[in-house]
Amino acid sequence: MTAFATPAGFLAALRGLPQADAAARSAAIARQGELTKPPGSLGRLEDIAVFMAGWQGNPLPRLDRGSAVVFAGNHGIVARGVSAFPASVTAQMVSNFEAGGAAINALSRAAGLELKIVSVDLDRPTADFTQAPAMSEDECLAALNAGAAAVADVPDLVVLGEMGIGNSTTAAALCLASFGGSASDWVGPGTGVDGEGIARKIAVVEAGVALHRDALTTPFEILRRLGGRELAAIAGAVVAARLAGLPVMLDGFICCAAIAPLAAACPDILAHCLAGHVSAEPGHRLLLERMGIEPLLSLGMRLGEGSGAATATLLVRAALAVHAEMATFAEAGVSAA
Ligand SMILES: Cc1cc2ncn([C@H]3O[C@H](COP(=O)(O)O)[C@@H](O)[C@H]3O)c2cc1C
Ligand SMILES: O=C(O)c1cccnc1
Repeated sequence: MTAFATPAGFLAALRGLPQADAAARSAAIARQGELTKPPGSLGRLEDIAVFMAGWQGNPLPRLDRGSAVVFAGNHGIVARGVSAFPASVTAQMVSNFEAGGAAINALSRAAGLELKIVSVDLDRPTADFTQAPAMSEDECLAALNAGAAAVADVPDLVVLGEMGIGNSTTAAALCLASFGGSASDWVGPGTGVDGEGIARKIAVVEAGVALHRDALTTPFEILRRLGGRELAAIAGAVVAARLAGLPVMLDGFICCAAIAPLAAACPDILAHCLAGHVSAEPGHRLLLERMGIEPLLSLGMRLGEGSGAATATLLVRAALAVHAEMATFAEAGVSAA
């Protein structure tokens, strides 16, 4: 499937985003008001049920088939010593995902999600963005379309994750290019680099953004020049999910950074997205603030893979359970206020 044939086609999709079903939302809000509880007493669980109703176009939304989709890609900047782990770990972790042994395997089982792993040209790392654009136009389009294809047959909810050694540096570059500030606002330990590693990461992010500065004029160019294949795939998945009216659960710093270029240019792209958690990677809280979205969980997680998003899916199950299963005041013969 080719959802996005050209960079202009991808950008045009951002200008014609569909909205949630207003009637289904209103019906869900009305039902929440009739359930046997003080109005608003289930807090954000109520909001999640209404959100799901709007995007599913169903006043009684379901989570029968949701998928966690983990995109993997490799990064040229790893040669600059920006990660505590070697690039070979990306492919090794993909094997671990396929064998069922990673955190995301256990968490997607626990959350009742199917798990899809999508390797995006793992054997072709992106170019070092301090020297050249990370991807050509065709490579970036191919990654966007790999993301779109991966969510094409997901019916109820898509949970996004990533695996790519070095991508916390890539993510920081995307954030700096999208929301400004200084590189040190967005760089953190990732897999656990020390102070010298942090300094190297800051230098790489600054050099990349400086090299491409004059060309970072559209979300496509930011993703292409500074991004990674798995991160462009996440961006493509988020836009394709929106065009299909499919709600999305975002993961940590890196997953959110993948859509920072889109969100900076078009904040409405976040309307069908929930932020599963705020990660311990320091840039994530700032990024969520800049994107104007409130995380569901704050558990000190800093793994990636979609692990925080899968964990937060358990809250969606809780929200949909009370929404569907509670009695109304009339049904239970309880006096309303
Ligand atoms: C064994 C292992 C499993 C992981 N699962 C996710 N990540 C996370 O760490 C990487 C980002 O950190 P950095 O930029 O420091 O390389 C990404 O692959 C991310 O998903 C992992 C990292 C490792 C080592
Ligand atoms: O928040 C994240 O996405 C994250 C943080 C550290 C390492 N990997 C992922």
